[in-house]
Amino acid sequence: MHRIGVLTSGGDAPGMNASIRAVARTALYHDLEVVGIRRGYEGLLEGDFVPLTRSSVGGIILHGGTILRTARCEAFMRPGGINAAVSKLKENDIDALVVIGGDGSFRGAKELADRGVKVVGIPGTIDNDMAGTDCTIGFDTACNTALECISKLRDTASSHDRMFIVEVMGRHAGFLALETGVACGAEFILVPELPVDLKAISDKIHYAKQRGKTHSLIVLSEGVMHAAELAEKLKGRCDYDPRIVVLGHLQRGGAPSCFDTVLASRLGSAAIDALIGGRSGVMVGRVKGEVVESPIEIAWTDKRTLDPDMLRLVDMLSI
Ligand SMILES: Nc1ncnc2c1ncn2[C@@H]1O[C@H](COP(=O)(O)OP(=O)(O)O)[C@@H](O)[C@H]1O
Ligand SMILES: O=P(O)(O)OC[C@H]1O[C@](O)(COP(=O)(O)O)[C@@H](O)[C@@H]1O
Ligand SMILES: [Mg+2]
Repeated sequence: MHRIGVLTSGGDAPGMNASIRAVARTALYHDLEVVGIRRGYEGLLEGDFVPLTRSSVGGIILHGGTILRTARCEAFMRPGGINAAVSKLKENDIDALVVIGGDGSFRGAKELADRGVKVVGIPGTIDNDMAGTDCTIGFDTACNTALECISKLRDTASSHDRMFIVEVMGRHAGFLALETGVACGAEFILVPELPVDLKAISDKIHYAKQRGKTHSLIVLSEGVMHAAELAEKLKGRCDYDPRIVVLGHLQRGGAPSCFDTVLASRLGSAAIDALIGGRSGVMVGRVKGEVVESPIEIAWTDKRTLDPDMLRLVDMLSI
């Protein structure tokens, strides 16, 4: 093995650049050549490659986004596309590939591994919806970004005696909503994993008002419904005229937190260690503080569940 490719795929996540840097620098340290593949699987199919050197990954460690850019690639979802990607790697003498991305990107990586390509996955998504790691790269930063925004909303909510419904990302998973909801002291956190009980929400808001609480905050995961829809459903059921805020792609940007930068650096380096050690079809992750390797498919075959203690905490602390 002398030439390694690295790409970022799916939604960008803060920390991806730190991860690219760690992959490149660790590989270069071991005298391996590194090729950056732009725009994920799309760029792989098009041969959109750029050599990565010690200096070309300099100064990026604390930058949000991804210098390699990213994409969602329809063509790669079909066997023809995957086979074409295998040929492209061979034609360009790329002996192994590091895929930085979420569960979808890992499914693609597994397809390549099944066709004999040496592949290692690094979990990078703000959704934290992957097993094999306690935290995906970008999750911590996205939570902090959401928290910063919600803290501003709290000021105006309390000044105006208002209810705010804040919609956060997370696709089909409620991890982002639960973490930020607990951190901002939301009255309610609505996640796709649990049914929505409109009566319980309106009753709780009603009793809170009776006890003198003058504002209310609901953190809603996008996988449940749109904030506007929830606001419509709650109108007439409670004594507020709810205001809605959709945080959207704001949560994906910005400089990575210290936690994400360290995580990305450790996992980037571990991915190269795995390849040098002859392992393929694996993902690297951080479990209970330790860097571990697992079969890549664990990311979606094992189901992550929301921590019931966190859910209880929301109920208990928001009385
Ligand atoms: N089942 C699959 N087989 C092959 N490639 C896939 C598969 N699922 C996703 N991909 C590839 O990975 C890309 C990113 O996946 P996506 O789910 O959008 O983001 P993420 O990797 O962040 O979860 C897709 O656009 C597609 O190119
Ligand atoms: O940027 P897009 O294509 O609108 O995608 C939005 C989705 O991407 C995410 O931000 C990240 O998801 P992935 O990591 O799976 O790509 C989701 O939370 C959100 O639902
Ligand atoms: Mg995903």
